[in-house]
Amino acid sequence: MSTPADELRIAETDSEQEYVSMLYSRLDDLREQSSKRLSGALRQTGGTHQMRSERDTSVAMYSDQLAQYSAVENGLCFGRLDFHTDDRFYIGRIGLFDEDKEYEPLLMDWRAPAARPFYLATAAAPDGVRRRRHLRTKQRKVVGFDDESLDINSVVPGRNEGLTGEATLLAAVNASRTGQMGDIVATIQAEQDRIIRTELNGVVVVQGGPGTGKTAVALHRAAYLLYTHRRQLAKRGVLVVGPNSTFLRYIGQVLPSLGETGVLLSTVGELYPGLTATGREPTEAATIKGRLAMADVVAHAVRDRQEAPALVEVPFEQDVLKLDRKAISAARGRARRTRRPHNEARRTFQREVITTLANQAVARLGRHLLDAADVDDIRRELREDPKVQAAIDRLWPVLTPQRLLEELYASPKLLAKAAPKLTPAERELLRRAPGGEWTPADVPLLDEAAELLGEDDTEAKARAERQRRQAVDYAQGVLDILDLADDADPEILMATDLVDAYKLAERHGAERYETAAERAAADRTWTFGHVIVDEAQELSAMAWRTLMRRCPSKSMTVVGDIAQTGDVGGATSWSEVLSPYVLDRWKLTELTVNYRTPSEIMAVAADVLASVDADLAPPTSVRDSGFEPWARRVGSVADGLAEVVGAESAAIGDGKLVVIVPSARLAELRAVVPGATDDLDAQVVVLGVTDTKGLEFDSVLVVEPAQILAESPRGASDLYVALTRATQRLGVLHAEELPAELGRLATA
Ligand SMILES: Nc1ncnc2c1ncn2[C@@H]1O[C@H](COP(=O)(O)OP(=O)(O)OP(=O)(O)O)[C@@H](O)[C@H]1O
Repeated sequence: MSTPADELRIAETDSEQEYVSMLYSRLDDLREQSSKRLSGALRQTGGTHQMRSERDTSVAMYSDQLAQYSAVENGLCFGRLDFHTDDRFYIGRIGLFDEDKEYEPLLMDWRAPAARPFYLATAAAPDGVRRRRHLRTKQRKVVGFDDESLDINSVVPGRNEGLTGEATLLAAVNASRTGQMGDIVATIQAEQDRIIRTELNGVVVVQGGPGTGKTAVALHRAAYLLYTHRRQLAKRGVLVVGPNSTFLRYIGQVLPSLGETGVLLSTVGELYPGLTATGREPTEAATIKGRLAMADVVAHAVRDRQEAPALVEVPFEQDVLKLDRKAISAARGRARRTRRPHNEARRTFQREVITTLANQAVARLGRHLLDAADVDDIRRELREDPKVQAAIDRLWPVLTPQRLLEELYASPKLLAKAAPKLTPAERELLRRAPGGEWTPADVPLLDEAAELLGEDDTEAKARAERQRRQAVDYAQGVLDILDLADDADPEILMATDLVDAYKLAERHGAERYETAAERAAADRTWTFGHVIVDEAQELSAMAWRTLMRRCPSKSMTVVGDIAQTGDVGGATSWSEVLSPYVLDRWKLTELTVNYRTPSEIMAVAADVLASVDADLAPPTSVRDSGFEPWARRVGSVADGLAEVVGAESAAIGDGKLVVIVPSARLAELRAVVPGATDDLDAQVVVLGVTDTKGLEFDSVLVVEPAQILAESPRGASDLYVALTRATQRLGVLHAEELPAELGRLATA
């Protein structure tokens, strides 16, 4: 039997449904308008260059609008604020307005200043708010709501006193994981909101323990900045840098679900257009390549290619012309003094050499017999002579970054000359035969070399034109699909079809290039309006140099946790990383609450953290799971693993399980887990510890922690990362002795 309270709730839900349905019909109207406008723009053909360029701008704009309207379909409206004044606002993913009523707001964009009380208002500081309501929706249906009264008398003191929308928050953090990170727009907490809305300029460091929402905050900050500084940032784009491609796939859906597509997600290894740096190399080699001193090595390597041998003989017609060291050094000095990059300064070098050779030729022929035109002819012939060109190529070759590094790595002689400060053993680690694969640690060195060598931009210009055409083709594809769907049910139109168009384009390898971020991906010299670096503690000094070059304005958000640094070349303090670029002009912000890992697991992880550094404080868990983490000793982990995985995956139902293993044993242990892969969509994933950075799973099984500890000088940080990936359950399987730091685990 339903109580009056139940009936009231049903009536309230119905009334919310009415409002939410109205919002969706407004969204549908907007979609239709944009699609008509896009169609109109695409039908315009020919015209002047300016008209074509205006058409392209309109096409890009309407395509973007359509993509945004589709992206916000799920969870369009998620909240409501009731004020003491009887005013009421609905809060959602984008702003919607009533055109018939002087653009009165129907839905407030979560990023608008007026929406802030939804995240910040508390009973102690209600900011005029009487009640905060969180709406739960499934597709277009309202399935429930949670209310919070911001009345000072209703506060119950306790662990979670400071949380906003506690019921909705706990439901979100307890939900099963899907293998893809979701947005947190409905439940952003006050300490997170303050960071998200920090001003655009300057470097903001977000330091926080595992699960404190650093990644979530970084991505929502990108969406906030694009909304608030749209004109400035849409032009230059925003770059989000992550540690590896698994992580980028994991976070890839968050910004589109917030209606933002103009952001480039990349690893540092992907920042060099036209090159795939997927090669592997020993950690020691990558660590050497990451040192700042490598900038000098690359500079040295470039100068070493500007040779000045004792004598070069150049056969020319019936004669042999001579370039001695003095003449070569003089030409080289002139070219270097231009301070232009190597390939550009070559013109000066060439001119000087030709002048020296022409003077010799003229002197031998008899200067008095030649007029100015004859001398010009001699210069031209010298310039065009293959033997002269070969001599200049030897003395000052045209170099690509790839050629420079490849030849450097291949030659012990060149390496010894360019890197005198490295030990012979370190230089040996850099050795590589030509044609070897590029590794992520090579990318900052290639970038450095590209700066010093200078580039030929013809290819870049041709690429820009190809991209412009692709943008138009993409939009045409979208339109075709919309036209096809004209007679389909309007309720289910557009959203899915647009997503299909995108996927279709991807499948055919045709990329969309209409946003600044996408253009930026193809241009090494592109500079971004804002750069967000996630898991920033892992970056090497050389990687920082590359990133700083991409962001001359130094408008950056740097997100990470010094306690989780696993890379030997990574950071041990933020000031050490940043001071070479911005001195002490950066702002530290901190996150302190762990939304991912329940308190039972965090207690175990805290013991490991204490072994990393006794002064580091673990974040406070927002909840308990009621589940005790355990450890089980077996004769051989390879023999015992399949059974434990079977039991654990049965226990978590639809959830996700990760088996985290010592990196050296990845192939061996992955082979013994039936159906295991590294695909995050799978139910059971087996990963080496470094690949789990930034990810999370319902259940975590850590295998052989003693080996994880021993595998790297930062083994304790790696183990800390592994333990804190869990949202619900943790188990440890070991054959070797259990490390003392894990003594708290119950034996199973
Ligand atoms: N305000 C919030 N509301 C709901 N969920 C949240 C909130 N903040 C964080 N979370 C969730 O907590 C989990 C951890 O967040 P996130 O991955 O951003 O943490 P992190 O600090 O980057 O962790 P790590 O350093 O371990 O990579 C995610 O599932 C995220 O969605």
